[in-house]
Amino acid sequence: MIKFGTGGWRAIIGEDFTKSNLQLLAQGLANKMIKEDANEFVLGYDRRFLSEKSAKWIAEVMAGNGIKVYFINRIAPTPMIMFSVKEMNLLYGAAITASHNPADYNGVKVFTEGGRDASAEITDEIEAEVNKISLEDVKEMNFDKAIKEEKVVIYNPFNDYIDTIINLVDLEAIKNKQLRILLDPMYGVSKTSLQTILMTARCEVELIHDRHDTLFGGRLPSPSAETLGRLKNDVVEKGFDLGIGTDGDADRLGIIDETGNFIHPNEIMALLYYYLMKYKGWSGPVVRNLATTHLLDKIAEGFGQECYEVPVGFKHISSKMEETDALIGGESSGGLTIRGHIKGKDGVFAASLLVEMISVTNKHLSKLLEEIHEQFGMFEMAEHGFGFDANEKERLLKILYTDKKIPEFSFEVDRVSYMDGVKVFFKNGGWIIARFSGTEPLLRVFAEMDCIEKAEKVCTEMKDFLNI
Ligand SMILES: O=P(O)(O)OC[C@H]1O[C@H](O)[C@H](O)[C@@H](O)[C@@H]1O
Repeated sequence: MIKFGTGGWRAIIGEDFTKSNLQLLAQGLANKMIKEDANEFVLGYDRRFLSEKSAKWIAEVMAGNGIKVYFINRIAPTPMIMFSVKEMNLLYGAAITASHNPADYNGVKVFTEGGRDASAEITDEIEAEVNKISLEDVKEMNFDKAIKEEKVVIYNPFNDYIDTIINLVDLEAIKNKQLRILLDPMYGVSKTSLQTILMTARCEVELIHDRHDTLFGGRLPSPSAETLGRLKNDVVEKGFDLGIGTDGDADRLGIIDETGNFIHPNEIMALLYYYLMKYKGWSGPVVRNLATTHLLDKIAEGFGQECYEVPVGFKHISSKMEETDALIGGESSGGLTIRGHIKGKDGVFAASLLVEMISVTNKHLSKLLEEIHEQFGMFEMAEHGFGFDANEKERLLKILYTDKKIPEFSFEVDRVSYMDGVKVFFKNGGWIIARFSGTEPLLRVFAEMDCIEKAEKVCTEMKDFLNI
């Protein structure tokens, strides 16, 4: 059974992530592409267990269907693959990755025109094509034969991708600062790109967690205050100016400032939006998902701009950015992009822009954040994830969506939205959301208030009410 979630199709290796399912997915996608006269495809893979082999299995099916595959035959950041779709003017591309999921997962992210995440309509159509076929319908051509017949062409977008980012950031400003940066690719794929960009900008770069470990050192390859503990320690102990962590496929990032503080993706978004408008003189709206800080709304308002709210999933961010010509779009989970770059999230680019920001403003992140909070107020977010089994999910679905019940909160409720999960807006400007993750078997409960105690309080009220 192939079911796409918030960011691609992800499944446990050996359970649903199997050669047969990959072949079915590829054949379903090929059938859709053939109907649309799309006969070229770019394909890359991350560092997970079975990723390279899976990419070859998919390439074999595409080639068997007469679709020419540009095959990136080295580990690649997801944004680099999205960039290739855009640069080559292709209609489709894919990455073999399960992004930030645990090590026993792998998956496929499908990209469409302009290098963006496939929309829900497109992934629904792929699922529908897959449902019509069985393994007997799969056409394949052996990988080596496909290479000989030039149905599979080895492709290396590395230089173009790096050069594009280098041209987008103010390299000269960074060169003057000679920053010392510690990189934590979390055993994933950002090392070569980020290291090359930062070293071209004359930064001194050191690395941790860069060897190939398909178990990700026993941790989730998702940058957070908990998972970036070593980065935090080393930045302080060895006196780095900045620590940069990226997730398994390098589309998301987490930052440690010079004092060892974890800079939440919410703050990264706020910092960059503020920087681009105040220091670079750019202008435009901002797009965030509904579980991302409302500080962005305040900053937008302060600059006479709009902030748009969309459901979780970068595909929604990209569409809204396009529709509103937004300057920046992003999510509290750590992904963002800006106008003019690819339409998907890019941790490599976001990190480079952040380094530019520190260099141009000549201010440390903590100082810039202070500036923002003084002007726009305090926003603090509490984040929790709760596991459940199938029965438990039914029970929670009934309370939240069928009976539409919410707890008796300590703060007065303004309104409730069901755009994605259940989001309660409080009269004091705070909010809480409870939604089922589309990438992991978790109920995510996030709340934002003007202080963390209040945010935690409403999360506890939701937790107690749901009995989780
Ligand atoms: O909360 P979830 O549904 O698990 O999604 C969390 C994140 O997962 C992936 O990385 C998606 O690409 C993001 O768009 C999303 O924000």
